[in-house]
Amino acid sequence: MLQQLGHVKHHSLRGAQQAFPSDAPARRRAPVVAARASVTPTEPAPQAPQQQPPAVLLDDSRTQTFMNWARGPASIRFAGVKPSTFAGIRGLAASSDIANDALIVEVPRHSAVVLAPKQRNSCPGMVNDEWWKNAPWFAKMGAMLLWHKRQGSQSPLAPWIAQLPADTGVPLNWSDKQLAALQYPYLVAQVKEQQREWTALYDTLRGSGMAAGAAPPSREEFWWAMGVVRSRTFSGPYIGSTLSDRLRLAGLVAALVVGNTALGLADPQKTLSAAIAVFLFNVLYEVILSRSLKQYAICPLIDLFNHTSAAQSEVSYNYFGDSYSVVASRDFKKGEQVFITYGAQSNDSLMQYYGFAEADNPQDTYVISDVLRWLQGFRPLPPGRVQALQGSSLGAACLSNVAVQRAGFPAEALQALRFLLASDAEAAAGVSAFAKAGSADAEAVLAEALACVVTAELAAAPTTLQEDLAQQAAGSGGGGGGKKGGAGSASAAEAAALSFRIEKKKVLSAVLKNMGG
Ligand SMILES: C[S@@+](CC[C@H](N)C(=O)[O-])C[C@H]1O[C@@H](n2cnc3c(N)ncnc32)[C@H](O)[C@@H]1O
Repeated sequence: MLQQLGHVKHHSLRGAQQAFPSDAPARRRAPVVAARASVTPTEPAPQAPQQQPPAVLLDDSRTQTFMNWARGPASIRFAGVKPSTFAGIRGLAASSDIANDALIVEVPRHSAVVLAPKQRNSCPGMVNDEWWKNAPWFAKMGAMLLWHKRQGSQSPLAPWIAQLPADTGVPLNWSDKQLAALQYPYLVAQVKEQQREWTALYDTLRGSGMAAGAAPPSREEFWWAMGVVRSRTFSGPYIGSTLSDRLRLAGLVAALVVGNTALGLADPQKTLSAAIAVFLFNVLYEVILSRSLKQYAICPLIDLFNHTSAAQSEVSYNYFGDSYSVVASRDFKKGEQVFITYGAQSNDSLMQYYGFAEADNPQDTYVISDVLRWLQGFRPLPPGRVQALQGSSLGAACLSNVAVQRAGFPAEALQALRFLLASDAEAAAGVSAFAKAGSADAEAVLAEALACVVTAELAAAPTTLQEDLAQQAAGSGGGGGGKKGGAGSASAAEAAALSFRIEKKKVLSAVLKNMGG
């Protein structure tokens, strides 16, 4: 068993989706449940631990070559885990009992694909500097992956590249029919936007981004590389220099002090003070810088850990070792799957960027695209009221793309709805008067309206939760997010869409239940 790293400087890295607020434009505010008469949040019922499928050890030649590379040239330290499949999904199984706090995997930075701020063109001869300067982080890392792929067996990462999934199974590559099976307009719109963005990224690369004489990749190759990047990258604060860089700087400063003093060129006391000041400034500057700058890393072997919200283990950067590591956050029994967390993510981002939905994900939300549409079905709104909301500080946009959690609706949406449902006399006080719960009667009307909105959203789906569960139990479309037919196959997409829409409907059903419905 490897030693725990002890008191090293750890910087947690998160699944890279989290780093980009633009990936989560839905309105997410502290949720408030409107119950029938009172407005009391209800805790979701605790979930029973899920039965895990048994581990099937992977010992094909590609995996063996990869593991030999990992423990040999890549200098990856690992103990107690082996690549395995669980109901067809590859992950890491405990190959012996693992104790809480044990270091499980440690990947030196030189064996990872890393993107640091202002990193210079890392695909020489493949893309030009202008493209590199302007491309987003995931396109740069995708290009780095393709660059390594083009080196073939010459790439130091070849055995890792060879065992990457051929298809990430994300909805980006699905047909319109497969997307429709998500039964969720919000994610379909996000995926369509992503398709437009990635098409434009490809066109730019092909049109003006390649280095002179380099052949462009196909669109499929480029999308594959960016898909791999988005489903395997962790991001975290960037520390400008490694410990060895810092020691080199200290050595240089010390040599200058000693040299200047020995040659009688400067007053020793003043030179020493200046040297200390320079050194401290450098350290402080980097500490401050590290708070605002991000690094991105894909770490071979660490990228085989699957995600669960229940896990505590994260990927950390260890400054002293200049490495990335994962430490066990609980005891594991031999044969158990070892999960980590990719950070707090809803099923929307898990599905869009990783191609799966987590059952009973506590971070899950349901984004109702158009609350106003359903509210009109509850009762006609007083004339001019929507316009009044539009002209208010809240605006009517707070009722578009409303992210509802199991615990209820966001406070802003509740405020807008109270205003819309109020009598003319009450509404004359303006929107700001509706931030807090009103009378018991007014809150009861609000709860009824919310139930109507949620029920209408559920009814708009082509199938009910019960029908979906029955379909899943019958095995058509697979079960529990499993990937029958391999990631990327039509049946895998169908199974993923089915498990996703089940989870979405579970969120809305929980909202209704928490409201006493
Ligand atoms: C970082 S990789 C993990 C290793 C991956 N399973 C593999 O075979 O290479 C992330 C991908 O693993 C899969 N994955 C991770 N956690 C999962 C989970 N809880 N359920 C199903 N698939 C999961 C998804 O396909 C995701 O895109």
